[in-house]
Parts: sequence; C-alpha cells; structure tokens
Amino acid sequence: MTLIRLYNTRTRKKEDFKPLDPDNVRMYVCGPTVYDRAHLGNARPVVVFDVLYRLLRHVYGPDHVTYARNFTDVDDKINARAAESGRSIGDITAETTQWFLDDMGALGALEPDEMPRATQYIPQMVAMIEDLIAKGHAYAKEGHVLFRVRSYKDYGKLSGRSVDDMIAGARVEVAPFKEDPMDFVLWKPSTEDQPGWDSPWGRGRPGWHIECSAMAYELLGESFDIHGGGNDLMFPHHENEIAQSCCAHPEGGFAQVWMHNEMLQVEGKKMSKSLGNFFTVHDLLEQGVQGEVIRFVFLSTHYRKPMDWTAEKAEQARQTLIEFQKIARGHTPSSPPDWFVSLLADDLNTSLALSALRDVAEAGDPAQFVAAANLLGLLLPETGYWWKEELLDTVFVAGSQSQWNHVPLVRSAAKKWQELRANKQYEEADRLRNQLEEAGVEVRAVAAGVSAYMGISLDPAKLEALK
Ligand SMILES: Nc1ncnc2c1ncn2[C@@H]1O[C@H](COP(=O)(O)OP(=O)(O)OP(=O)(O)O)[C@@H](O)[C@H]1O
Ligand SMILES: [Zn+2]
Repeated sequence: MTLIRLYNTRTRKKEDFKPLDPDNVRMYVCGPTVYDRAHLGNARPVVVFDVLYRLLRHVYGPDHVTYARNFTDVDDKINARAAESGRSIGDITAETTQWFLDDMGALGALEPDEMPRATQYIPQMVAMIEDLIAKGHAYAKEGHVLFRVRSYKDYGKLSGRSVDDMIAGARVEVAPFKEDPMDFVLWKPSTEDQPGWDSPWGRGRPGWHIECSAMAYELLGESFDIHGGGNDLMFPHHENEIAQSCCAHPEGGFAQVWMHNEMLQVEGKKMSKSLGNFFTVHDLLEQGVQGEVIRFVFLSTHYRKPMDWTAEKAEQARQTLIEFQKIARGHTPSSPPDWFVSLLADDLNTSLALSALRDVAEAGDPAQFVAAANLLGLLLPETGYWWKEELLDTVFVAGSQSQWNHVPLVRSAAKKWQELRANKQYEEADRLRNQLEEAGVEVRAVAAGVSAYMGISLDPAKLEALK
C-alpha cells in the first residue's frame, strides 16, 4: 500500500499518515457560507482536498473513505443579503448552494459523501452547547452562550500562539455579556425578523464555529483523521472548533491531522469578498476558460504556497491539456503507476505530479497515463471533452494578470488572423495585425501556431471595436 505523508499544521511536521480505521478514512473540510457565487480563491481548498480525496480513495478503496464538507446556511451575511434583496433566506441559500455545486463540478471536483447543511443540525448543536455548559466550559448570559476560552488549556496550540498573544493580535469583541474578551459565541439571540430556533436560552441561532464541531461529531465521530480548510481559518475558527470538540468529547482526539491550503492572491493580497478583489469561478467559465484549465493552474502550485491566477498560466495550462488530451484520445484508464502515486502521496505534491505526467505519457502506456491524470482529476470523462473543438486551436495568448479578462477577445482576433493567413488573404491579415497592434496586442506566427501578446498599452475600447 502506498504510504501517504501529510504536513500536519498541529505538529508542524510532515508525518506518515496512519488512519484510525483504514476501513473508514474520515475527512472534514470547512465549506462555504452560501450567500454569493464562489470566487476563485474559494475554489482552491475544494480542488486541493478533492485531490486528497481521490488519492485516499485510490489507496484505501472508494468505499473506505468518508468525506464531509458543510454548507453554512445560517449566517448574518446571508440575513443581510436577504434583507437588501427582498428575497427569502431559503431561496438565497438554496440557489447559492446549487451554484457552488455546479461551479465546483465544472472544476472536476467530486461531491463529498456528506454535505451537511448547518440548519439541519441545530438540535445537535444545542445538545453540544448544553454539554459544554454542564462541563463548565461555557456559560449562558443575556440570551447568549459563550465558550470560556481560559477553561481549555490547549487553546492556541494549532496556530502555536498563547491566548494573550491572540488577544493582542485579534479583533476580539468586548461585550457586557462576556466574562473575558477572548470568549466566543456558541449561541446568540435572534430578533423576530432574524432566523431563530427555540433553545434553553430562548429563541436564537448558533455561532459559526459550533456548526462544524457538531456536524463533524455527528457524521465522523469524536475522533477522525483529517480536518482541512484554508489557512485563513486557522485562527479563530479552527482553534475554536478544537476547543469546543475536545472539551465536549475529551475521550476523543477530534482531528488527527490538520491541513491548510495557502491563499490565492491578487497582487500579494488574499482574494476575498471583503476586499472586493475577486472574480468568480462562474465568470471564468462564462468567458470560456475550461474548468479543467482552472484545476490545472491550481495544481501547478503546491497547496502550501501562495499563488496568483494569470492569463499566461491559464493559456499554458490550456496548451498542455490539449497535448495531453491528444495522447489520451480513445484510451480508457487502467491504473496509475505506483511511482506516480508515491510522488503525489508526498504531501500532495501536485506540481511535481503534473510534470511527471509527461514521463508517464512517454513511458508509452496511454491507459496508465489517463489513470494517472484521472487521479489528479484531469482528463475525466465529465470535464475532458472540450478538446474536440479546440484541437486545432493553437493560439497562445500572454499578458499580465490584470488583462486576463481580455483573453477570449484577443484569442478570437488572433485566430481570425491565423485563418486569414491560412486562406492567403494577406492584405486583410495585415490590416487586422495593424489594428491589433494599435489596440496594444502583438500577434506573431510561431512554430506551434500563433502567439498574441497583450502589452502594457492594451486599449480595451479598440479591442472591443474589432469584434
Ligand atoms: N483567496 C483564497 N485562497 C484560498 N482559499 C480561500 C481564499 N479565500 C477564501 N478561501 C477559502 O474559501 C472558504 C470559504 O471562505 P469565505 O466564505 O470566508 O470567503 P472569503 O472571500 O474569505 O470571505 P470574506 O472575505 O467575507 O471572509 C474557506 O475554506 C477559505 O479558507
Ligand atoms: Zn469549520
């Protein structure tokens, strides 16, 4: 059996992965709060943990892995969205949940075995909160229930910080109902017009952190193997999950291995909704960027490194995938070579695995090659057919990150130039080349086809006029 090694945030080491029960390897990943389309950053953990899920299924057998990823469908951001749009909360969360599944499906992500909605686990959350109060780790005041952070001595271990350091660095809310500013909310009261459930503390709703603890316990038990999410969730969300779960179930160990993906960045900053520096997966798909291309770009950087999205990376991924798809054509997968699996199993070294795919191809067994690509979620029957129309498309577009949204237009213009030349309509071809040059795009014939370069003087208006 292939040995999987994973970097564990908790111990800050790469460790041999030994599941608690090889017959049921269990993984929990924090899912989205459903009020808006997923941005490209949100897709990174989905793709990273999808590759891990595929690897675990390969090594332990598809029926021996349980993957749970939640939907947070109760949250003040959802309430705000409902209020401003005049739509019901249920409509918004149902629609956004389906968008998320569709968009992630387009990236070739398998659906987790369990996709719990927070609102379906309120009784379990209430029970866990009651238990925490009974054990002295939480207290009720003014309709709120708070977790008593100083009652859990290991608080901060995951991120390796002391409680006092964390208070200094975090925006902790001081409130009259808190014993200590560090204490966090497990339950809060709801007004008439806010969603709420009856509880021993009055009508209210759960805090975000308790949702994951309660759902993970319900679906995976008091101890399970892997807990994943973006590294922006390490503190406070994951510290709080650990505190709640370990105090409610001291006999269990909660998650053995903690894994965190680094951020997708835009000019050095995390892509996020609050910063407003985002574009959605749906935007990219609409612009004709294949989901498989997006996945390929993600996999080309190790999950523990920050990365950018650039038009150039996408264009290169596209070219490589077309090449791969030509090799794969007509072959059904057998199984990936063991050495390839071992490469990937070294803390999900997807970037190395991607380059090793070429070696698998060169070894001359296309069925093995398809299987190896499938392990990365590439060349799948469900996402891997776009090449049929694209096979003859050898236009290569490059430019800076801020110009990515002009790629489809530049590509179609460059393609037109290529066609004109192929038809020996040189005068028209030259005219188009000059117009492109005026718009800041340089087209050139290269061995593999045509290259189009978007320069810094790119003029979107002139480009649009060429349509
Ligand atoms: N730029 C990013 N790169 C990688 N993962 C991200 C990025 N932004 C968010 N995530 C991950 O996406 C999931 C959902 O995050 P969340 O809904 O908080 O998005 P967000 O854009 O950070 O929102 P906000 O700005 O409102 O906090 C989490 O697992 C989080 O770690
Ligand atoms: Zn969580």
